[in-house]
Formats: sequence, structure tokens, C-alpha cells
Amino acid sequence: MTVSPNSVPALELSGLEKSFGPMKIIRGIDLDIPSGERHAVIGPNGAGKSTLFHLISGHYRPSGGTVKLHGDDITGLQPELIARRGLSRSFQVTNIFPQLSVWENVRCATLWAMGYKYSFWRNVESLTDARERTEQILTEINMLDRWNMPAGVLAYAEQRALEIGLAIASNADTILLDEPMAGMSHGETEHMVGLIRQVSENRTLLMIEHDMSVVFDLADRISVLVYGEVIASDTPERIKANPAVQQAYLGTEVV
Ligand SMILES: Nc1ncnc2c1ncn2[C@@H]1O[C@H](COP(=O)(O)OP(=O)(O)OP(=O)(O)O)[C@@H](O)[C@H]1O
Repeated sequence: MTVSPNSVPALELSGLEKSFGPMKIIRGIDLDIPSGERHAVIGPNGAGKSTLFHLISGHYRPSGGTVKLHGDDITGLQPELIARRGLSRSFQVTNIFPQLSVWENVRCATLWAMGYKYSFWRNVESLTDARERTEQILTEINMLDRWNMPAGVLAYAEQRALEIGLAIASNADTILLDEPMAGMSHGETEHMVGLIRQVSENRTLLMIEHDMSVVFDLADRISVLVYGEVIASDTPERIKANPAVQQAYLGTEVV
């Protein structure tokens, strides 16, 4: 990662808050994520990690504070508009079209990113730029050999990899991944770590992950969320040594 100290952060959260009725779930989060950083958000169950992602991606409207993407205020914008500005998100639940082939899934995202409007009379096969881009994405996620398979019959880990393909096909330079390793075997996790490392090479990554070995392996910086507040945001080494973090994890060592 190369980060110029004066450059505008990819993501900038200021005083971010979210309440559901009387319940304050996110309590004033300030966080800058520089362009190109791989950043992990960790914290106990119910700390507010997914809610925080919903606020950044536009699926929830904040009760207070702002979200900036490359310096532009995107607070409260619809998710589609935020995606158009280059922020893409994958969900804990898989988000693909199971009946469509791997190729068609990626091409849908590619066509959307290229601004092609949905039209019955257009022969999408003839769109060379969309075809090339689709091939490029499939190569990037190592799934070119699966191009013709219906997405619904892929192994679970492959479906999660395809989701990452859909996220990058939208031309996003900032990617939010919500528990990308959930439900994976050790071998699948290792493969996914490699894939995430590869696709985040020239992008900013914000990731929620419970697997601490993955977090400490992948992240440049880690933020620890407890009861809706960031109690520490630092390098993996300093997070590991941070007494407040150890306390939050019930006095145990983080890894
Ligand atoms: N739409 C909602 N309405 C009311 N409460 C909600 C809503 N969404 C989340 N919450 C509450 O907000 C709190 C934080 O939930 P959230 O899912 O953000 O936590 P999390 O850190 O992602 O948890 P986990 O690690 O278990 O996925 C929880 O107490 C949850 O019940």
C-alpha cells in the first residue's frame, strides 16, 4: 500500500450515528480510511458492524454525522447512486442470480457499470467492450474455466468468489466485504484470502471478519467496534497489544 499523507481519504466517517427508536446502535464514529488501505472492522456480536456497513453503503440513513467518499459527501444517498460513485458492497448472504451462468452474472454487472440500458432489442453478445471486460473480471477472480456453469450449482466458496467478481465488475475502487470467509473450510479460506489480496491490490478494502487469523494476515489497519463505538483503530500489531481491545474480547488474547 502506498498512501500519500495529504491525499483525501477514500472513506471519511465523521460523527456517524444510528439509532433505532431509543436504541443508539452507532455512537459517533470518526474514521478515515486512506485510498489503497485494507481495513478490517472487528468487534463482538451485536457491536454494530453490519449497521455501520449499511450506513456507508446507503442501505440505512444515518441519524447523525456524515460519510464522504473521496471527499464527496454521500450521506443518505441511495445505494445505487453510491455504487455509481465507486463503492461496492457484498453481503453476508449470497447475492448472485443462481439460474444465470457465471458469465451472464458478471456481464450483467459489467453492462450496468458501462451504462448500457436494459433493452430487449440489443444483442448483448455483440458488445465487444462488455465481453472483454467480463473476461477480464473472470480472469481476475480465477473463474474463467467456470464461465458456462449456472451460478446456482457452484460450490459455496465459488459463489462467494463470484460475488467479489460482481463487486469489482461495477468498477468500484472501494469495496466493502461483509464476512467473506463465513462458512468456509480452512482450504477455502486460504484461497479466498489470496483472492481478496489480489482484487484489493489497487483498491480500498473495508471488511468485516470474525476470523482473526485472516484479519491479522490481510489488514493494514484494524478498527475495533464495541457497543457502536470505535475503541481502537491501529495496525494489527498495536491492536493485538491494546489492553482495551483485550478487555473487549473478555480478557482473552485477540489471536
Ligand atoms: N433494523 C434494526 N432495527 C432494530 N435494531 C437493529 C436493526 N438492525 C440492527 N439492530 C440492532 O443493532 C445491534 C447491532 O447489530 P449489527 O447487526 O450491526 O451487529 P454486528 O456487530 O454486525 O453483529 P454480528 O457480528 O453478530 O453480525 C444489534 O443489537 C441489533 O439487534
